[in-house]
Formats: sequence, structure tokens, C-alpha cells
Amino acid sequence: MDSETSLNLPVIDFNYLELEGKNPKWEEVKSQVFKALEEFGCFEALFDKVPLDLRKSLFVLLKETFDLPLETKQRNVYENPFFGYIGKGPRSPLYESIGIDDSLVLENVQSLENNLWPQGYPTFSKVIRDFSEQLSELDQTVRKMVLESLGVEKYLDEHMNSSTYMLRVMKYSAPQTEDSKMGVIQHTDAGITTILYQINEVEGLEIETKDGNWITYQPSPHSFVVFVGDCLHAWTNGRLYNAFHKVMMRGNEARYSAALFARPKEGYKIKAPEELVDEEHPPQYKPFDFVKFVNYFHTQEAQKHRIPLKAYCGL
Ligand SMILES: O=C(O)CCC(=O)C(=O)O
Ligand SMILES: [Fe+2]
Repeated sequence: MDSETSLNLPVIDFNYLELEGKNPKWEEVKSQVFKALEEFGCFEALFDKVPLDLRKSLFVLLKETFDLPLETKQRNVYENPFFGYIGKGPRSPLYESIGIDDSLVLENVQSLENNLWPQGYPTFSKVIRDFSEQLSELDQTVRKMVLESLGVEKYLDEHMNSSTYMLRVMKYSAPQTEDSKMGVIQHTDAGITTILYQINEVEGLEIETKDGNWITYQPSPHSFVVFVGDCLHAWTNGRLYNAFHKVMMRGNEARYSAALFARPKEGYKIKAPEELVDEEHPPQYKPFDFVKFVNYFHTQEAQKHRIPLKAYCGL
């Protein structure tokens, strides 16, 4: 691939898409989605359904949230690596985040709200919930298109019902001159899909192509980045690619982002449907439980491997 001319993510327009029934626009977008996810493992989605007001409110709220005292944020620390507050660490000294599990359910967001603001802050919960719901719509559209493209839409209900969402909001502090610029080290996302929104227009996200070039994503208030995670890569028996990505900070402004992660529910075994396994496509992974895989993913042993999923259950 010519590294000078092709270093842009595919851009796919989800505006004016009719969701009901088969129509030419749906088919056109669907084929763009599948091609992008096969080749790049991700794409930039134009999706104006999320109102700009909501995005602006989210920015204000996240600044307020991360400006709270560390002790307040740390009231939300749990053993489970998905949940709650993750503070700056030796491997990612600029990064902090808060994970809100099942953030489409208002009560879940409210319990975080009450922890952060004991006097209450209903706008926080409403904005987080509404934003999560809008992103989940885009996610469901993409996953429906993937299953249709593979001719396995009969599994759509099972596929959707066996997954759950978490919204993670993130802040990357601006590096001081002598700090490393590393925001998040290169990784693939472990779950099914990720819909990422860069809240302020501070660059930083970089995505690796199959041939080892890095694309710098140019943030825009109108676009979201959709990623295939390890579980969808495995479920499609390797047909969809799971791209490495990382965050490198530059400049002197903090960066805020939010990501909706779809992941399999605990106890659900990820196994490629039989339709996707044949002589031409031999099975690539043993069936696995996501939670057990993530526990492995966080071990030092897993970190030695470029592709932890292959080390864990590759065939
Ligand atoms: O903040 C970003 O742009 C990327 C974050 C990320 O890759 C992740 O949380 O998995
Ligand atoms: Fe990621």
C-alpha cells in the first residue's frame, strides 16, 4: 500500500440511513462497513444523530469530573478492571478514566453521580445516559450490517442479547516537556466493538494498518471511530480485523475522549458460527469466555505477546 496516499481511515456516512427494511442506501453503507472492517478493522463514522449540544455538555461535564479531587474520583475504584476510576499509572502517566457499566440504564449512572457529587448532579447522569444510548444505536447498526454481510443474520438476536455496554470517559493530561508523550500504549480492544468519540479536537489517536503504517485520526465533532475488538474478530473466525491503536499526545492541551465498549456478558462463550468455518476458513480460535480472557489479558504473561488473544486461545 502506498504510505503517502492511503493514510486515512475510510469515512462512512450514516446520516440519512433508513434502518427499516432493505433499501439501496443500507446496502451501499453495509458494503462500505464490511470492507472497511475487513481491511482496516475500523472506520470513521459520520453520525449527526448525536446533537452537538449533547457533545458540548459532555465536554463541560468531563472537565468538571476529572477536576474533582483525586480522593473523590477514587471512591469509584473496584477490583474489576472494567469498572470505575483508573488513575494515572507508571505505564500511562497521562491517562485517567472512569468506566460506567451498563450506562444506558439511568440508575447505574446515578450511582456514580451520587458518589462523585453527594449533593446530586442530575445533568451528569442524563447526558451520560443519552450519549450512551445514541452511540449504542450506531453500534447496533454496524453489527447488524456485519452479520448480514456474512449471511449469518439469524444469529443477530443472540449476538445482541449476549452483550452489554460500558461507557468509559477519558482524560489525557498534556505532557510536560520531560514526560513521555504516550497516552495509551498500542493495543487492540478486547471486546466486541468500540465506538470512540474524541470530545475536544486534540489529536492523539493513531491506528496501525495491516502493513504496519500508522494513521493519525483527525478529530471532528461530527465523527466517531468504530473499532472491531478481539471478540468480534474471533467470532467472525478472523474475517474482521482488529486494529492496533494507541494515543500519543502532542501539544500542550489536555485531551478528552469517550468510548462505548460492547462486550460479551459473563459466562457467554465466544465461538464462530459453523457457517463461518470451512476448509477454506479453518477455525482460528478455541471457544473462550470473555471475562477469563480479560483476566489473562491483564497479566504480565499476556503483555509479552503482541497478540494476547492468539496466545490465549489461538489454534
Ligand atoms: O482515547 C482514545 O482515543 C483511545 C482510547 C482507547 O483506545 C481505549 O480506551 O481502548
Ligand atoms: Fe482502544
